[in-house]
Amino acid sequence: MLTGLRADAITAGYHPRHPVVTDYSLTVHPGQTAGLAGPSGSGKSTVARVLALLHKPFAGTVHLDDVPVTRYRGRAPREQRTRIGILFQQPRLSVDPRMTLRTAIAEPLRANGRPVDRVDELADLVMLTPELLGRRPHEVSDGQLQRACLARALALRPAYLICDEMTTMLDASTTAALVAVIRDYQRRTGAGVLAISHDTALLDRWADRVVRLDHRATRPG
Ligand SMILES: Nc1ncnc2c1ncn2[C@@H]1O[C@H](COP(=O)(O)OP(=O)(O)OP(=O)(O)O)[C@@H](O)[C@H]1O
Repeated sequence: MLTGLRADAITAGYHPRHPVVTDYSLTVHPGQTAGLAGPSGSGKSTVARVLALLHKPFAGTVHLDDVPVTRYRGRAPREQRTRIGILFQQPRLSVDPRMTLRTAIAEPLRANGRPVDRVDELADLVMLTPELLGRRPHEVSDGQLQRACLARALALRPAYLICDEMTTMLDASTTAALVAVIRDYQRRTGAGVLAISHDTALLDRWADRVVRLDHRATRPG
């Protein structure tokens, strides 16, 4: 049962003596979109990476549907890792430039021993034409590549989706199209979404509630 993806009093960063976030809690509820705003450098991406099980916090616990997470990155159990999808700001950094979009979308299916015949359905969902699927990242626009990243993130039908500045590189119409795809997925599956953005107007439209990550508020003193 989906009960939420929850960071409980996490302290995290890149040096234990200078954590980026201290004692920070945030819950992504099933079926809802939590917005996370905050100035540059306040730790939004760090929180995203902790919740995506990509970065181990110094203290505090992440709970995935009430199960405490004890291992992160490649050590996290596959069953937990595959329940969370993540989209990053720069699609070009997250797709192997040698892969066609079709191969990139199929990657999580292959890696998890699932049939790859869903690629066309996934491409259709994000409005990528069959012709674009045969191209490599340098032959498509940022928006088209981000569509492929969204298809890839949804391939394993994650219960939670983390969108870290997903729309920063995109124009307004591509942003609206991708948000609509995510909303539709959420309606069909009851997934919980964490939407991180500098753009508070976008978050106000997209999210059910918006929390701010303020640098000062997360540091002692
Ligand atoms: N790999 C890293 N190693 C060391 N410090 C890092 C690393 N990644 C981020 N930081 C630092 O951690 C702090 C928080 O960064 P983070 O990317 O989480 O913030 P953010 O709110 O997402 O910022 P932005 O809105 O600019 O993306 C910053 O001071 C940043 O320089």
